[in-house]
Amino acid sequence: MAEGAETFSLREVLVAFTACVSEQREVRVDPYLAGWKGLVRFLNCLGTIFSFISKDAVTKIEIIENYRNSDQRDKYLTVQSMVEYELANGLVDLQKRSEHPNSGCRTFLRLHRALHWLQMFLEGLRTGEDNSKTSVICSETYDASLANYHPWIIRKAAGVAFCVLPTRNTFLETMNVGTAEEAVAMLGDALPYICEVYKITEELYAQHKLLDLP
Ligand SMILES: CCCCCCCC/C=C\CCCCCCCC(=O)N[C@@H](COP(=O)(O)O)[C@H](O)/C=C/CCCCCCCCCCCCC
Repeated sequence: MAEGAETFSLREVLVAFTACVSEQREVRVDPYLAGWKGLVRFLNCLGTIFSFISKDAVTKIEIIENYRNSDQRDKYLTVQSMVEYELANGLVDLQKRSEHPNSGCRTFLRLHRALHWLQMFLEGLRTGEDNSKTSVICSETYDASLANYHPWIIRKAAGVAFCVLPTRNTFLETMNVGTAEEAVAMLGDALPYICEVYKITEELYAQHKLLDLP
């Protein structure tokens, strides 16, 4: 594990995702991005072999952060308000990437797909045997989710990177929440919130036919 692992806290990441859903069942953008930023910090601790993944995630986080820092920041408070605003103002490329290559809707969709992988990966970690291989959990869940949207070269590079992941228990112990068992318990508490964020976003995107944005 590279230097910096001590700055990662699984608790902080999970707390961010638990704060995402509002009382109106809307998905708040700021805690969603905070959750991803925490995950990227963790990814950076795993070594430079993961840099191409963290750079892409950071690029996408920054695109949405820029909307949150713009004059239109209020329109990007929740995923619901973002979708409504961008669609109503023709700010989303629906067929082909052209005038609005980095719309909030398109960019958020990429993170949303990655959240599906995360949800399955954390569940795999939570329910895995003590010394099962994180690399296997990671590649199986990646193949069942995100890989469907990635070209061959990215899938190959990701597969190579996964090989360096430590065993499940070592991985869990680097999350700075105590023993592997304590990390598992925390994952069990937090996963329903992550699933809820995923489900609400998936329904919203399906309702507006946005699940295949180019
Ligand atoms: C709670 C602690 C344990 C979990 C630790 C997980 C740490 C994961 C941190 C970040 C995950 C990165 C999310 C990557 C977002 C990828 C978005 C995407 O799909 N981008 C592609 C499409 O974008 P456009 O071209 O359409 O703009 C892009 O082509 C991708 C490029 C990079 C490769 C992405 C591979 C993703 C593999 C995800 C597994 C991460 C491995 C983590 C190991 C624990």
